Amino acid sequence: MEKQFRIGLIREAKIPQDNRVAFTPLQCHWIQQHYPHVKMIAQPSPHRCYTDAEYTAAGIEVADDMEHCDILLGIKEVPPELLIAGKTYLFFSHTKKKQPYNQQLLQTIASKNITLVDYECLTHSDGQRMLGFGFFAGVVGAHNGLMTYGQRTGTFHLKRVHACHDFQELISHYFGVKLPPMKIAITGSGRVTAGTLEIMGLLGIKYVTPDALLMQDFEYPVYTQLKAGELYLHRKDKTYNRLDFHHHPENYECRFRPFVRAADLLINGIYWDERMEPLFSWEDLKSPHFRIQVIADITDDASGSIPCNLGDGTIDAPVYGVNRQQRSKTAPHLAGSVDMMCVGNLPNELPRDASHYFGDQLMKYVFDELLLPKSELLQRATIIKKGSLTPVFSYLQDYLSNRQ
Ligand SMILES: NC(=O)c1ccc[n+]([C@@H]2O[C@H](COP(=O)([O-])OP(=O)(O)OC[C@H]3O[C@@H](n4cnc5c(N)ncnc54)[C@H](O)[C@@H]3O)[C@@H](O)[C@H]2O)c1
Repeated sequence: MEKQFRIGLIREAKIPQDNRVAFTPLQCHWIQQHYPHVKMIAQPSPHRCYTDAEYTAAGIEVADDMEHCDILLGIKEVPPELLIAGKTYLFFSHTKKKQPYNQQLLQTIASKNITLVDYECLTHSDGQRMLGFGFFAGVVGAHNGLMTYGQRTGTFHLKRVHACHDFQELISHYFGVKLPPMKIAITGSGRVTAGTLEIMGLLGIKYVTPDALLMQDFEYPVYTQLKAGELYLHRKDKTYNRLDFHHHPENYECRFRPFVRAADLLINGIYWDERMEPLFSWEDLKSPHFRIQVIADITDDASGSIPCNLGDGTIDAPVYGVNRQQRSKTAPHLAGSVDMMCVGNLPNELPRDASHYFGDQLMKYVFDELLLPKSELLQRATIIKKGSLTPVFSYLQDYLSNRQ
């Protein structure tokens, strides 16, 4: 008889506890049906968006003990004291950039002879990431941006995403919502932007070209999308080359400036690197011609692509104002201030759908590899194997041994 392969869904324990999970109850059920030698086990959790009872109802064992699992799947960093020695874990470790706050985590992983595969490092051969929660960050971020614009102008009302059971309920909430004429600039081209564009479609907001958004007025709400090639041009020859831009963004100038005078709402979802020129400056904010009233900064780096991102809001209080002259935080919706919607964990407002989407990607691209005795894909994403750094991640040696 084939050996049973046991996959554990661990309880999220990092504070504040995350409500997402790698596989939903129905996905676990599907796996057990299609892979009879695989058994899924969910560690009980009071915070997970799918309840223990939902796992049990789907025929999935709910058990505290994860010792007997071959592989453990989480979402966020596992608190070091909870790591089980010798196990193989998959989660977002946030260690590959030597993040100081996770140094002890990586050290514990090494000292406990653990194998760590980082979701973030699972990539297609062209370098594109396989897994991420960006799509639902885009959905929630765009919704929150519009909601804030409605609150600020008093022209329409959208309810909170987290008050909806799931995405389906959010969609039905859009029926009958009438938006005023408004011009929306959307930046980016990745998963976040795909989610943002989904909301534009669901609310019937019309696409117009970047030039049309700059030059024309409309009697109905419109948006335009600015991808990197439209936003950044080489300083010397005014061209855009994707690879060169990714390697040397400092050589490119940003072309967003005219849009600060044309758009009412900016939804920012670009990839950001410190070497890149921000979309606009504090000087632009001071100008009486600065038209943008609300910025949903989904990219969300403090003082990053959006200079007036003064740090994160929370799901409970996602919006703050920034006084355009004094560069200081204010209450939302004040004259003279721009409203900022900057939240770092947007997908947590729609955790059931975000988890489902994540599990879908995991199933499509990674699951079969987990069952192989050797997988090149997993090898490339393995930061630590049985306690030792793998060659790809050997640059983390000083971080691991405290020598930096
Ligand atoms: N606020 C939140 O809750 C939240 C959640 C998820 C993602 N995000 C952020 O949103 C941003 C976009 O995320 P995403 O999921 O759309 O990313 P993605 O990986 O799906 O897409 C990134 C896009 O940037 C391009 N890109 C890749 N490497 C690049 C480089 N070195 N320089 C310039 N461009 C590059 C890619 O071609 C792709 O089109 C990221 O900064 C991410 O951290 C925020």
